[in-house]
Amino acid sequence: MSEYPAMIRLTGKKVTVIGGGKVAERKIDSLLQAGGSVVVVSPDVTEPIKQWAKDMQLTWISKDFEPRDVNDAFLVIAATNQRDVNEKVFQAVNEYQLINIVDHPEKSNFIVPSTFRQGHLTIAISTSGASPGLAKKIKRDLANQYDASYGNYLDFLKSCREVVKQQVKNPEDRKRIFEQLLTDDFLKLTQLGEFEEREKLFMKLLQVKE
Ligand SMILES: C[C@@]1(CC(=O)O)c2cc3[nH]c(cc4nc(cc5[nH]c(cc(n2)[C@H]1CCC(=O)O)[C@@](C)(CC(=O)O)[C@@H]5CCC(=O)O)C(CC(=O)O)=C4CCC(=O)O)c(CCC(=O)O)c3CC(=O)O
Ligand SMILES: NC(=O)C1=CN([C@@H]2O[C@H](COP(=O)(O)OP(=O)(O)OC[C@H]3O[C@@H](n4cnc5c(N)ncnc54)[C@H](O)[C@@H]3O)[C@@H](O)[C@H]2O)C=CC1
Repeated sequence: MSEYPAMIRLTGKKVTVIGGGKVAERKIDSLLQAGGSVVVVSPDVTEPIKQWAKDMQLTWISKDFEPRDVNDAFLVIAATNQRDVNEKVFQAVNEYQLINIVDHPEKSNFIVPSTFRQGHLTIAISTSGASPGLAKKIKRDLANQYDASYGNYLDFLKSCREVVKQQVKNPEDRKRIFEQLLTDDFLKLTQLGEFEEREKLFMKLLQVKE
């Protein structure tokens, strides 16, 4: 059996992180980027977490964990260096809460992949906990391959897609245009910065009806 990959929307959702060390800091960074409403419960936290608290980007409650801390949280991360405390966090959540325990993948109902972003492109790599270090290495390799041009390319593809959805009603035509947008021509023109040429080529695609 393997995990079900999904992209979770966290905007405005309460996310509670227990512990404020290096691992917590890494998880919090990505939770904030996703717009989560982050609460950190930990007697001590790293400097970046302190700074986020000062900047009102998260709420830091400076104390030891208590079971009621996870009440109302949509997603919980147990990231202390105390196995028994992380176990207590697990005991405190209900079956409908998302829970990640950083030192106990088998009890977690989700794990965090290594993630790389380039505009609208998200590449997430998981080894199901077999080797998080390898997931990170593969991410770095892919980051070289999917450079900044892909951000621009995806913005272009997104706007083309809107136009096609509005203007092309025939499903066959739509399919053909979407396929042709993914041929190397459009990527190459993007990489060369030939945006006018790219637009012209798209206009041509729109006009040709089979
Ligand atoms: C199961 C999982 C649960 C979870 O945390 O969700 C988990 C568990 C554990 N990690 C451990 C160790 C390391 N973790 C990293 C790095 C990352 N770990 C991440 C995720 C995950 N780690 C989940 C599985 C992901 C998957 O495989 O798909 C990443 C991808 C995402 C993130 O954390 O944001 C992030 C890369 C971020 C990036 O890309 O930059 C490194 C490398 C480094 O730090 O440089 C090391 C040391 C090298 C090594 O061990 O490989 C230990 C052992 C601790 C010990 O020694 O006791 C455990 C506990 C255990 O295995 O029991
Ligand atoms: N999943 C992952 O990606 C990884 C997981 N790990 C595991 O993560 C654990 C934590 O690692 P680090 O962040 O490096 O540890 P750390 O020592 O930097 O931080 C531990 C944090 O836990 C807090 N804490 C301790 N007792 C607490 C309590 N009762 N209530 C609330 N907070 C409490 C401390 O204040 C501190 O902020 C490690 O013990 C290791 O097993 C380690 C590497 C990667």
